[in-house]
Amino acid sequence: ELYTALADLKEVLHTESTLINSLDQYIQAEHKKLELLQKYSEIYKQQHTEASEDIENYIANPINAYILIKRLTTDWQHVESLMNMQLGHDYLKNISMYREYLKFPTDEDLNGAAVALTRLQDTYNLDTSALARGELNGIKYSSELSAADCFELGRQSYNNGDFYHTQLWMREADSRLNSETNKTVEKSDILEYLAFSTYKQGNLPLALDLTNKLLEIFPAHPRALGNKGFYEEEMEKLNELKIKGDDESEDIPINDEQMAPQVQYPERELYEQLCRGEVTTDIAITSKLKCYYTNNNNPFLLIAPFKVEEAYPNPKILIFHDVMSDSEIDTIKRMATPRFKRATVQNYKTGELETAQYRISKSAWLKEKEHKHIDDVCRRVSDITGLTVETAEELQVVNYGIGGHYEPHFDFARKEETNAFKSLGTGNRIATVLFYMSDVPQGGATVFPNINAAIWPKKGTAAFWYNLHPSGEGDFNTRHAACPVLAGSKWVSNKWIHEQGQEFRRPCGLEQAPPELTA
Ligand SMILES: O=C(O)CCC(=O)C(=O)O
Ligand SMILES: [Fe+2]
Repeated sequence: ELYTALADLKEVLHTESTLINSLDQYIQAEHKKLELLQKYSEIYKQQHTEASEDIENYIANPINAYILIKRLTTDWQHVESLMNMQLGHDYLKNISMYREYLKFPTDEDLNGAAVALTRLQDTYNLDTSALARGELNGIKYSSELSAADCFELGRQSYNNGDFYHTQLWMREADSRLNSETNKTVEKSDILEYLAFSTYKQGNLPLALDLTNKLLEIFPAHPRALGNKGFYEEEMEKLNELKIKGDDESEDIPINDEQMAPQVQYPERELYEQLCRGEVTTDIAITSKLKCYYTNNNNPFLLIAPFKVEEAYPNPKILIFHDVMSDSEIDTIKRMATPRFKRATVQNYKTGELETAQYRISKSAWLKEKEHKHIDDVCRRVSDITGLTVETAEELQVVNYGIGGHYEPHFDFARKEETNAFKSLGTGNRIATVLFYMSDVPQGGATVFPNINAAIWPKKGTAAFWYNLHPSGEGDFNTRHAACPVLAGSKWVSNKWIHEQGQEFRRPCGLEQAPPELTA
């Protein structure tokens, strides 16, 4: 699962350079072999021409007779064995050896990367052609996609049963193919996928039209012939219904090919708008927010107080600036990278940890005692929040890869999730401190869809909020999500603070408002 974190993709580049070397060496070896064969061929031609000039005399000479026979026996065997030499084998053997210790992406990675691209396309309303030109939101980042690259994206979508994106990418493949001089894919292959996905999306006449185009190229294409018959029958049925004057036939959905996939739930729409920055916190709310310095009544912090920015009033979300240094960040990244595992989520019923499409990132846990920098950071969490970190979870380090994201969720356990955090025995996650360990050039905001709030990552800052009301009840307005990363690599770390031990730091009760972090 290399696609889930950018840290792992670096190793894939190393694998690629090894492969390029092997390929070059193999090509050189093949060249040498062909040069040798070329030499043999020239010698043969020269001697043959000589013989042909005076055949009678040539073969009458016993030496010539001997040479001719030798040429076509031992010498020729040499030629044949050269022709038969499978140089590729040795190089392939080397490559399969590399597979044991170099990182190779799998088909699953390819599918994951394709799904991630289509997710970005949806979340950020990206135009398919612009994406194919290597542009993200108007900024050109990467090389262009060939018709074959687009075709592969369509094929991956097709295999996932996602016919909407199959159509988009097959169309793009077709339009790219038209301007390619060295064609990278067959038009008929594109048409086949395009026709079937168009049918699946409910546009029968267009599906038939595309199948007819395919038959113009390959009149005997067996699947196309079968499908044509099927589509025509279906069309006839539709027409009969229409003739009968059946009103319902008018409602048969013929989807516009550009129609977006069904919005699964309204929260999703809002989540995506927040990610795109189209929806922002109401000005009536933001105008009352302040920035200030605080030492949290901690005498040790008098000299270097924290810079605090209020991001939202209720639930109170605070942003602390410059609370993690570059060298601390380097240490944390370095220690986490070799331990990265695909991030898991807790199964709501069983309490078991499992991977899910809605959370795509790699994460690792670091203990305070492992390095002074980690200890310092955890102590700072206590200074920032005024809460004890004795009962907190270890520091969770997260790296998001291409399109990496975490859909809307709560950090705290709901009442029905009786198994969550049981083994820790320190109660629920009372508060979250989320450190941003990188800037993110595009995308990757942390958004709160219930309250229209968004926090944009800034290296060295940390966001802090209480997940629980003072009563211990979960605050449902803390529901939040990590938007897909559109460009760059996003690094964060979470420190989840638990209830136990906070009794005198944040007294519980039914009415009390959260203690203010005093200015
Ligand atoms: O990465 C982010 O912006 C948020 C991460 C998050 O919510 C989590 O890990 O629980
Ligand atoms: Fe979270």
